[in-house]
Amino acid sequence: MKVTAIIPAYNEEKRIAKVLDTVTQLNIVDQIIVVSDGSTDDTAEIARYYTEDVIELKENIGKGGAIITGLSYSNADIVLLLDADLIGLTKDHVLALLEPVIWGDAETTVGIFTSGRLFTDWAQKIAPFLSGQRAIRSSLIKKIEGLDITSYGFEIALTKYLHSNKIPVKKVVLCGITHTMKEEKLGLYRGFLWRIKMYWQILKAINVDIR
Ligand SMILES: O=c1ccn([C@@H]2O[C@H](COP(=O)(O)OP(=O)(O)O)[C@@H](O)[C@H]2O)c(=O)[nH]1
Ligand SMILES: O=C(O)[C@@H](COP(=O)(O)O)O[C@H]1O[C@H](CO)[C@@H](O)[C@H](O)[C@H]1O
Repeated sequence: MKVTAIIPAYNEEKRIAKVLDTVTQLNIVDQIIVVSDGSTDDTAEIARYYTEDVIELKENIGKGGAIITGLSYSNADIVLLLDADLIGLTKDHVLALLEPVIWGDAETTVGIFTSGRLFTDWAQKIAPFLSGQRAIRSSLIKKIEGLDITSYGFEIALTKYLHSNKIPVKKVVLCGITHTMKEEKLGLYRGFLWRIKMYWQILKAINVDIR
């Protein structure tokens, strides 16, 4: 079974290498596609040290669009979705996400942070369906229409589709992992504004007609 990892990345030059260091160590992952979503920093240059499949979007189109663009370059059976700003990602985390789908125990998995940092653990306990760490059968994600325009609403729209089609999502606990929060990346003020934008996109996705 072929596995493609898709990593959407917007200005992640300081963080993406850590994620790629781990993913490139796994033989089970056949292809790594990094989609630099209109980054204005060296995200794409750094990603190119690790993989030849780096797509550079000229403009920032949002997370959902970046993932769906990456998907169009993959002919894998299984897609692994990872954020570019993870801290503490290990090979075991990636295997835990992938194995249930590879073995046919689940069509899709979602990774839930625990014992990482209080705030991110707590956020994922309250809203596990927002997590960006996932594995999913390619045939399943490719048939869902409308995900490309969801931006940060990608996970909600995907969750909505899976729920309405009665496709169970297997939760996988990822121990000792966290991510860099927006306020840490952008500073308190800009980070907060970016967070509001994210929540707005999430809210919009709740009402989007996904089929
Ligand atoms: O317009 C955007 C916003 C985010 N991302 C990427 O999507 C992932 C999750 O975004 P972010 O880290 O901002 O979300 P958080 O994990 O803080 O909620 C990261 O790899 C981002 O670089 C993207 O490709 N385009
Ligand atoms: O957990 C959350 O509330 C958000 C925000 O994380 P931060 O507040 O920046 O740590 O993070 C998730 O939600 C986004 C929207 O669904 C996803 O795109 C991210 O992958 C996920 O980490």
